[in-house]
Amino acid sequence: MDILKLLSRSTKQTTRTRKDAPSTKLPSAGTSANPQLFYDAIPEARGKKRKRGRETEQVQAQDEAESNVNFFEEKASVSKEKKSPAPKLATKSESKTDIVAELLDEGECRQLLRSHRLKATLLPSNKPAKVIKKSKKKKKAVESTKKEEYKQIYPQPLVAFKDLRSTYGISGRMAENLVQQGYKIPTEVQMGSLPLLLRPKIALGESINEVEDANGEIHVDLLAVAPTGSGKTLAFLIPIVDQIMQRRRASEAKEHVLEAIVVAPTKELATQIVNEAKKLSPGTGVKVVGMRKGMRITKEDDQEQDESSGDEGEDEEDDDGEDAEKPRKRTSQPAVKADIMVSTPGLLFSALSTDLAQPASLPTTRTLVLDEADVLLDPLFRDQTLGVWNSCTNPELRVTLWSATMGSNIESLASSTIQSRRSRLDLAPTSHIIRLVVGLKDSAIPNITHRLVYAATEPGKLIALRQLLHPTAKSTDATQSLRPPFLVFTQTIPRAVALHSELLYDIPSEAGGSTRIAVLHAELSDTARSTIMTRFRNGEIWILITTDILSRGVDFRGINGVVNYDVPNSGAAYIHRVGRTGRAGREGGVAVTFYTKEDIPYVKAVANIIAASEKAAGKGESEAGMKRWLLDALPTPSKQEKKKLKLHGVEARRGGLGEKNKEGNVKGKWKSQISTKSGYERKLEHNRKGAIQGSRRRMLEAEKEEQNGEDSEWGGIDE
Ligand SMILES: Nc1ncnc2c1ncn2[C@@H]1O[C@H](COP(=O)(O)OP(=O)(O)OP(=O)(O)O)[C@@H](O)[C@H]1O
Repeated sequence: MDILKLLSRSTKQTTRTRKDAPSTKLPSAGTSANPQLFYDAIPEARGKKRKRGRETEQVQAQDEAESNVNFFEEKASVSKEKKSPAPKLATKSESKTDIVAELLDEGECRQLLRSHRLKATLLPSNKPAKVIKKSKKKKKAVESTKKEEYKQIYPQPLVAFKDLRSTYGISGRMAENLVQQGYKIPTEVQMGSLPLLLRPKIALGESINEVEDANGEIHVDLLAVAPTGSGKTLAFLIPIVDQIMQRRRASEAKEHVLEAIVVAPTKELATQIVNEAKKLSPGTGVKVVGMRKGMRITKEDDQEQDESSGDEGEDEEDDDGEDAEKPRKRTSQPAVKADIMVSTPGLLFSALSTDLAQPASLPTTRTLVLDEADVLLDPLFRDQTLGVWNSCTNPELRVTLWSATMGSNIESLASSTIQSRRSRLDLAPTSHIIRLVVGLKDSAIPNITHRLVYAATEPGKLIALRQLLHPTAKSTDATQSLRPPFLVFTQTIPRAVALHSELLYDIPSEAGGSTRIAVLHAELSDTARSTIMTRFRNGEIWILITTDILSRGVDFRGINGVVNYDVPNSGAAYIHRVGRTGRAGREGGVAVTFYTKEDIPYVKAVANIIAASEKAAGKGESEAGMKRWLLDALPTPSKQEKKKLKLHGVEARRGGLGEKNKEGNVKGKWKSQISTKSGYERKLEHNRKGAIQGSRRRMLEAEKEEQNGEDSEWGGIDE
């Protein structure tokens, strides 16, 4: 079997959980009526009438949410058009005990959780996670111990946002803000996590043997794995704002105390989280700040600053000889007053460690959120993230970890860090670690179309991308073309830059020309990055070429597609990149992945993810877009190859333009260069240039010789 022939038959598939959705609908057309990805029918219980009231509520909310808006439209304007009456808000005097909890029985909880493909598991919290040994004999015994320690539980799910107020007691003000933002139906991850984080005691009921703290509360640390674009940000922000308001109410204190820290891997994501938190907190008195270079955050510094009050902006003088030797940069400005701080791990950790022998502690921080936790705990960011985590010394610290992908190694690391921190601080084991998984763990969203396209060579990819931009055949099928706005991912910064210059003039000037296309990468200044982000969000930029810097967390609501110009470095990278489209249940997003001959050894991970996503969406063998023959034909990379790929990307594209040989020359440069010209054309051009240069050189040499000859004649005249 000729593998190249087989591979050149590109695959095309459409996966959708909702059959009623029209295929031509695009994400840029507006919000989805229902942000949920999974809602399997609940079977009628035999001999028992089902309570339908709660489901009807969801359907009503869905009807209200139906609207047609344009790409990148703000959610607030949706709510303006079809604003439903605000929920009856409680007065300030209402206490937690006035709230009448409306709870489901265990059977109903099970059914609802299953129908939304939500699985909650109680992890072993007091013993270190067991490592499964490779020895065959021991394996069975260890595995059975493991099973005993992991317990599936059925906590109360959140059926409608209004229950946040009526059952889980969030403030009236925050409930109003949620209505203002147009949130009506909770997504699966919000259904599963909000009750657990807001009122664990109510949510868990009889599910676990409660270990209460002195205040009669129980604590939950959460590991949430939910699809991209499924609303994880809101799921971790609501409990934070609620917690801060509760504390304020209880202590009647008005000052801002750094109560919550959210860590995210990129500046773009951190800024986005700050904006989301700001939308949630008007009128609540909660202050959210995005960490910037040079900001001071610790109390110790604050005190130093208070002592020198009035000297703001001036360097402090220190009498202590020892201390005087240390640079005291952080004291040049006051510690920032905030309730919630959002930061990248590096920025926060260096703010905690600057000029100190060991990182400063954060005793007031009660919630630590790791967004995109798997990448934050990856070796790249691990030390900084754990450094921040270990600085949080409050005994009541609750840690929540969120991502669309989370390997078992990350889960073990998170559990052991929670446990070791507890034993280090000598804390009583009052906390439960719960893992919440939505849908199939580590899979791509089912509501988008995946295309895996064999482009054979580098120039082939450029031609294929241009075909997506300017389809020749008239077609309304979204899989034949790609309507802007869309994102294009490359493996390296030089490749992103090169692709940008290649495509710069592909958009006609009548449509905005080169202003419609931009490149964003880590080597640009912060200002340039944020300007590009704003212009893309506003719809001024249509095609944004980037690296994996934008692959995680960033929410462009109405983008129609993602192009993996270069194959992603891992299955997880594919899931996150393609998850930039199809956000909040939007239909019609397209994910196109080009691969060349060099990529064949690595493309199986992507093919498997597409197949799994399709299966989860309920596609049978006959409807399958990812064909069996392709899966069988693709080679399976070894563990070592996978590791190498994850760390360095495809070898041929390393360093941007090709692999360097021992002499430092770029080997196979042309093979991986981004250009429409074929290798043959480039060779001809090279030969032509060489011939021209050669003839110039020869002419110069001839002239020189002639001159020398003339000189020699002249030599005679000199006498
Ligand atoms: N209940 C909801 N109803 C409608 N839209 C929602 C709801 N919850 C969140 N959204 C919207 O869904 C979009 C995606 O949310 P968010 O960015 O939090 O996703 P995420 O799960 O963090 O994705 P990723 O894994 O890519 O980081 C946002 O535009 C958000 O406003």
